[in-house]
Amino acid sequence: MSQATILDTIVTHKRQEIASRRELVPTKLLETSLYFNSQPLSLRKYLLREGGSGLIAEFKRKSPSKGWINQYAPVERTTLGYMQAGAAALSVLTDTEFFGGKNEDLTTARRFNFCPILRKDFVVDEYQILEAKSIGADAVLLIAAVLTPQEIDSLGRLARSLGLEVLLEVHDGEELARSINADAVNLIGVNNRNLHDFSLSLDTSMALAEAIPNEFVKVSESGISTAAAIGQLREVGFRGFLLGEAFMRHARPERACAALVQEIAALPKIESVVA
Ligand SMILES: O=C(O)c1ccccc1NCC(=O)[C@H](O)[C@H](O)COP(=O)(O)O
Repeated sequence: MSQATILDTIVTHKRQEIASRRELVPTKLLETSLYFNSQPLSLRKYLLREGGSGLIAEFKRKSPSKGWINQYAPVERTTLGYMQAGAAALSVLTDTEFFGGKNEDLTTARRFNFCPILRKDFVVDEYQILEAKSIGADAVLLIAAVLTPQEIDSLGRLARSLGLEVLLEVHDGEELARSINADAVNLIGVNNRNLHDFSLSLDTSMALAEAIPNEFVKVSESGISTAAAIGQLREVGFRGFLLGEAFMRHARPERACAALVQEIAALPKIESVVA
């Protein structure tokens, strides 16, 4: 039997949270949101833009592996700064208990930005997909480690039916093989963080790159901090790079993002690899 990870703890808490949230804000109410009928932006397209950075810049106050990273960065200034710096897209953590985020962070980012926004949370229930749409997200994350293939299929199809794009996150080849589903997922992310000991290794992405079919946009997640690493990941086919801590550990995260975008611009040009 596989050992429990931090994800199991997060998901147990998440299920309780969803039950009380559903009572407070029923599905019918979510559907009355201004954002519910709006047309989302395509994360895929923004990541594949010619000459773009491919960066998904994350707003992340704290994490299970690092504790508080940046408790006081304002959402408006940081996310607007990320976008002005040249990030292709934003990721906003909406989990409160473990990451210090909230839904309002995403809605605030939505009001100030016109690039795609990934709602970063731990989705285990259809309610959260409807909620993501209602707060102004363009894409959602599904984590293979906590979902069955059937759950990925139904959650992903629901998200797609609402116009949201779906980033499926995997940690290894076994998760990838059992979860891959072109009807429910548009992008595949490889998380470089080992959830048993929180160690980080880009080798995880390097090892899985070839196994991900080219119809999916490939995203490398976690532990990335340099243009050199992004150059290597690009060479094996990654077109999206999700960075949180490397920016958020600075007092002005958006300035760290701007510096990295400049370095990425000096990397060799890339060809499209998406079918
Ligand atoms: O960041 C953590 O400690 C963490 C622990 C358990 C589950 C998820 C976790 N992080 C979520 C993420 O996927 C990252 O925030 C994202 O990939 C950015 O990572 P980084 O650039 O290393 O902050």
